[in-house]
Amino acid sequence: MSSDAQQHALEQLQNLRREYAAKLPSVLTKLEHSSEQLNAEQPLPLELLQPLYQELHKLAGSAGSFGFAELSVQSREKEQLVKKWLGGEAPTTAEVAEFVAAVQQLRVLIDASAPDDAANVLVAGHSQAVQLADADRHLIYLLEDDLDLAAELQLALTNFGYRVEHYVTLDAAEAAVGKVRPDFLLVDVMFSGDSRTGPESIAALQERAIDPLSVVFITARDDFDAYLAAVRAGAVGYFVKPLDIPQLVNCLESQLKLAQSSPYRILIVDDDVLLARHYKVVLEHAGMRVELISDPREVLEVMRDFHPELVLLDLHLPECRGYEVAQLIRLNPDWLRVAIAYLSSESDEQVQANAVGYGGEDFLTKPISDLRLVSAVCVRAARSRQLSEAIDRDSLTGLLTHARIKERVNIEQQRARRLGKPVCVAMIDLDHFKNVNDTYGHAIGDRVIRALAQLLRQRLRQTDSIGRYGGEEFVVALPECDTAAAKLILNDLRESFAAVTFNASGTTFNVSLSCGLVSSDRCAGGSNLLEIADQALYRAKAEGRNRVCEAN
Ligand SMILES: Nc1nc2c(ncn2[C@@H]2O[C@H](COP(=O)(O)OP(=O)(O)OP(=O)(O)O)[C@@H](O)[C@H]2O)c(=O)[nH]1
Repeated sequence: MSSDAQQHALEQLQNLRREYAAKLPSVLTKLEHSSEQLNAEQPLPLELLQPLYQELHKLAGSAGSFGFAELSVQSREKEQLVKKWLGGEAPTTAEVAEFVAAVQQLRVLIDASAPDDAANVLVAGHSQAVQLADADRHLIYLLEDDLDLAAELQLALTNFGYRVEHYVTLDAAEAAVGKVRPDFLLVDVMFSGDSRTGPESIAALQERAIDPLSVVFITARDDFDAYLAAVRAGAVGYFVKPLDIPQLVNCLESQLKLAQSSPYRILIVDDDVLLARHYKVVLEHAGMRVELISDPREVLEVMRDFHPELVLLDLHLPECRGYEVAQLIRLNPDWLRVAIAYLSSESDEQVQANAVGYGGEDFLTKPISDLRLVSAVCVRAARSRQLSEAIDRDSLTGLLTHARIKERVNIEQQRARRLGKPVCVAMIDLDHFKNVNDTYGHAIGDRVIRALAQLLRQRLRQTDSIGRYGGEEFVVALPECDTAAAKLILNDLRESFAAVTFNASGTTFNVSLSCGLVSSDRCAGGSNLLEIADQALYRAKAEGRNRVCEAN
């Protein structure tokens, strides 16, 4: 996050804290008033104790988050006392008087807190970088003094959709880094002699860089000391020659996926609006998207529109309980994968355990520090996303499963009709793939399938959908794309894939693909685009394979 954004978030938090501090005297006046009434009557009536308990409960939860730590602790103590009285334990007159006096002392604790006290510190470093939105091709600086190997690597990586700039010396590469930062620095590391491309030089380069570079080592060494040197130079990948290009691309892709993942979507349901806004600022500062609602009646609409990955639920809400909202969410099978955690001041373990039994998975107790909030939310949202991807994604390739890509094609077809812009659907199949399996084994066959998946991901747009339709069959949907453009893209893909060289059993081989293509604007409204694309694919196979055929 830039320092401007950091400053903006800090200012937002300070404003919220000031707003909260300004409200506190009236909150305490109300509390004092409620507690003074206790003197008048014995035994204590429930209608007096209940609101008093709620006010203290809320104060204990929110004060800590706004930097009034002692006020939070003291309110919690008083809350527990009132809870005992609510449970039937009768206090003596002296105890009640002591309680009333203690409540009046709470006001002193407001002034005792320094203005804008940084009890909660904004958390840096947890932000999920959302970057590269407009970069079509990721940039690699290749530092390689063997010109033949460099040319080979440059071609192979270009085929996978990367932009590769070649440098022969570290100085030249470093000068380029100073001008445009690459996504990766791929270095053929020399371990012997006083080489300028030894691991120490790379480590020194990392020291000089403002942010660590994503360095990938290429080397002939395959021993502990060499790996250790790579770790110390901050390498994110390590590849021993001869290079397995699909594996190298796999590593680059995983790194990019980490850096590019979209922000986690968090829904907060809490009627304490100021506190919820504080959480929102903190989580947004950490790179997440946050929606707030204070009225649980809005939950269904927000679930449908916002698709949260994690719901943070207060337990005590107007009209209903947090666990009822959790159960309500769980009634919809589409939301089973959404994680639900309670974020409440409730400290009674039994109440917490019961709430967790009803739909939610977890309990976070207010007050919660910003650091803990961000880490707790990150972990839970990441788990929810992982689970969701495991359900929707094919385990070998990470592409959409058969069911999901069919669904996507339908959605895109309807969208195309609505917008009046065509969607192209392509069915892609590897040629003579049985031969690959029979000759090199199933594991190598799997590697070929993964390589095609990587290439598709690299070359197609974020808005395109890609799925593994069957064993060696893939489907892609290209929205807002006409047949001519789709044909160009797919032919380019076909050529690139045919140029990828696989290593197995000491030999190298290449695999081609065939593709059937259909555009929604060439078919009647309700046509089955997948069936038509499949017929076109059949023709591509019949006409000799390694080609793209349009539907008739
Ligand atoms: N390695 C591997 N092979 C698979 C997978 N799924 C399907 N296959 C294999 O893919 C091959 C498909 O063979 P065929 O349908 O005969 O087609 P082909 O050999 O590609 O021939 P054409 O499509 O006519 O060019 C079979 O050998 C399957 O076992 C998989 O997940 N991994």
